[in-house]
Amino acid sequence: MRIREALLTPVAFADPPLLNAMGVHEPYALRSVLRLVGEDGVTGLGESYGDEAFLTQARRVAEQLTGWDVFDLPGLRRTVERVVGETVYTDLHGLTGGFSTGKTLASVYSLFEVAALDAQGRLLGRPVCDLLGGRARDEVEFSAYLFYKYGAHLGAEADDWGEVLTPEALVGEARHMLDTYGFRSLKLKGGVLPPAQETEGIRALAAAFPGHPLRIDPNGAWKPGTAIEVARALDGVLEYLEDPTPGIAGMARVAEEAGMPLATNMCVVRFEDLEPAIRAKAVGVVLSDHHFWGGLRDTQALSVLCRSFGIGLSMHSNSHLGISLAAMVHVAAATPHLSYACDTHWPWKETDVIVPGALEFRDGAVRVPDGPGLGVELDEDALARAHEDYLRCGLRKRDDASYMRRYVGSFQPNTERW
Ligand SMILES: O=C([O-])C(=O)C[C@H](O)[C@@H](O)C(=O)[O-]
Ligand SMILES: [Mg+2]
Repeated sequence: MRIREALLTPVAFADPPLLNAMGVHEPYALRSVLRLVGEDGVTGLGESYGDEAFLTQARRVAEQLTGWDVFDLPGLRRTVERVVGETVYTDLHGLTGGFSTGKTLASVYSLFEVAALDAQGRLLGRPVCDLLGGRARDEVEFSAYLFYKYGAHLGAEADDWGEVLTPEALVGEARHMLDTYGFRSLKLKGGVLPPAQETEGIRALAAAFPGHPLRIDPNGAWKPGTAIEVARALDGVLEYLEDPTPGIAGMARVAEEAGMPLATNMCVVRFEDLEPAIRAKAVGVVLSDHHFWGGLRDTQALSVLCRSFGIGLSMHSNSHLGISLAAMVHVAAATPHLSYACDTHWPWKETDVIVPGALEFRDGAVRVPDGPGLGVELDEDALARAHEDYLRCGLRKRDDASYMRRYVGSFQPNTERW
């Protein structure tokens, strides 16, 4: 299948004021939607970041793809390498660790690889998970992704979730999410309140939902000594402790004292990071994310490496739409060594660009769609509306810290604050 055109559409969708170590989510989350249109009319779908710096690179690659055969993934890699060159794409939030040429190449390649696999599957009449080696599982389990949050965006009315800044409100948020989606594992995005208050939040969740695996992720907001104190306080309560402190050296110090495994999507974000992290015994779980680990096949390669070194695998999530969820479900289904329920921001959005129905949560899990390719269809009208929202909202890059300063004038990111 040769490509007639590659259409890249930036989109925006409403996002609540969710708090993290870098600030607060802006009223809209940005994404990009890719359509690879073949000469025979078959289309492959991809989804990734919507920041202008990412779009610039992805647009330059898209322009080079006329005539490219979607079964030629090495050719795609060469094109991405040629076009992106030494460029380092950065984001302002830094929630997925450092930046490098390799991570930029992996991120841009991933968008096109997913769309190519979708197109391949549609041509062959097989789901993407079959192209990745077949199903190790029929459904993929996800965790409830809990956030502290403000009740309303600046100048807007309160949203349905309301303000969540106390243990009681956190339990209420979790109950709503569990009732709606049936999740078992609960993940709290920390790094927002002083660690003692977040520890109290976890204790409240443990009391309200006995038997549910719990995690907390302060995105490196704690100093190693504080992280060790929290790890001791929550020993026997957490299934894993995610990025309590920045960097491999700091994580290794904490890991030595912590009773639970340490997980990361910040200090191991490229294949090159594995060797020093393994040597230092810094991490017990890596959170994969096909969007920056180089696509679905490299995510499987990461899984094999983790298995070889006795490291668990979980999955990271940013705000995303249905094409990304479908890709996550297919790669998770086709990856035997996946040790934990995956993260997803899914419950925090109200609109999408895909036709509803293909991806449903039951008992916290999503069944792998049976249709060809990713098994999801684009809703062209919804895509046009989401693009209109992108043009109207005026946001061109995610900047949680600047938005936070409009709530709290003196705010600085909480990295290693406590
Ligand atoms: O470390 C993580 O799990 C994340 O970075 C997930 C998301 O980016 C989340 O923190 C967010 O969007 O605020
Ligand atoms: Mg994380």
